[in-house]
Amino acid sequence: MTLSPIDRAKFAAAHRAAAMVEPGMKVGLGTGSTAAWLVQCLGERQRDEGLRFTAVPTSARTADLAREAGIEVGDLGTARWLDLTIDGADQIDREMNLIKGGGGAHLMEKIVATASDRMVVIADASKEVETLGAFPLPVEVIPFGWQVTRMLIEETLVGLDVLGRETTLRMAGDAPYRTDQGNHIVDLHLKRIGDPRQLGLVLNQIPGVVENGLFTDICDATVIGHSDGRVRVRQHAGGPAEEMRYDLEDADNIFTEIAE
Ligand SMILES: O=C(CO)[C@H](O)[C@H](O)COP(=O)(O)O
Repeated sequence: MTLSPIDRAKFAAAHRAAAMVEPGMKVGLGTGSTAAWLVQCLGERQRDEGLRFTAVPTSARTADLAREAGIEVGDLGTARWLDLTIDGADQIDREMNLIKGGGGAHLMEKIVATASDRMVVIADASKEVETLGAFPLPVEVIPFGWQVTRMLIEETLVGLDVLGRETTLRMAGDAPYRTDQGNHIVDLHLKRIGDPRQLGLVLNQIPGVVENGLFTDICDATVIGHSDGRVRVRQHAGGPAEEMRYDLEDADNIFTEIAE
């Protein structure tokens, strides 16, 4: 069985980041297709090397995947503080500001990442952008009066340095999408986000808004995978970037083992 090019890139990033987990660590597990690879790679390390760590998932989906991979699932309330969180992202700018929440889990993801010594983002190279904005920015809102909250969001955008004000309520079939916390998501279709820090703060002041998908000053390192097996690790603090290359035959073999 061979991986699609995009899955090769995601796999390579996830595999490199899984190697950052050390025995005894408390680790936040992100949500999404790249994070799903991470869970598989950690399950494999647990089976092959007997790696033991405390896993704190950022969604019910990731908790289910972790259990399926044989990883015991803990919770943040008990763990209190984590050594490391590894998660995907929808967009990453040069300063490692992120848009997250394409999978609707950004509230739990932000809580878990903020409660960690380090957040490492894993992604394929298409997620790296000059400036954030082309990807719809998710804003989690409580269901009560969500129409009013959405109106307030749109009015707030008028006074800000952003381009575009269209918003949509995220749907799951015919019904509004529900997050793990039972909330809805309003996606903001902004072509340009001026100052992500300012926008994030302002959005969270609006009554009814629970959390937005802008992650500023949270990500400490990125692990970017390419479909030819190349992986680049960059630290927010600077210093030389680490480059490596996966043998794609190896990646296919590991994938086949995981898939079986
Ligand atoms: O923020 C997220 C979920 O809320 C995901 O990390 C983000 O959507 C990236 O997902 P994928 O790895 O599937 O591209």
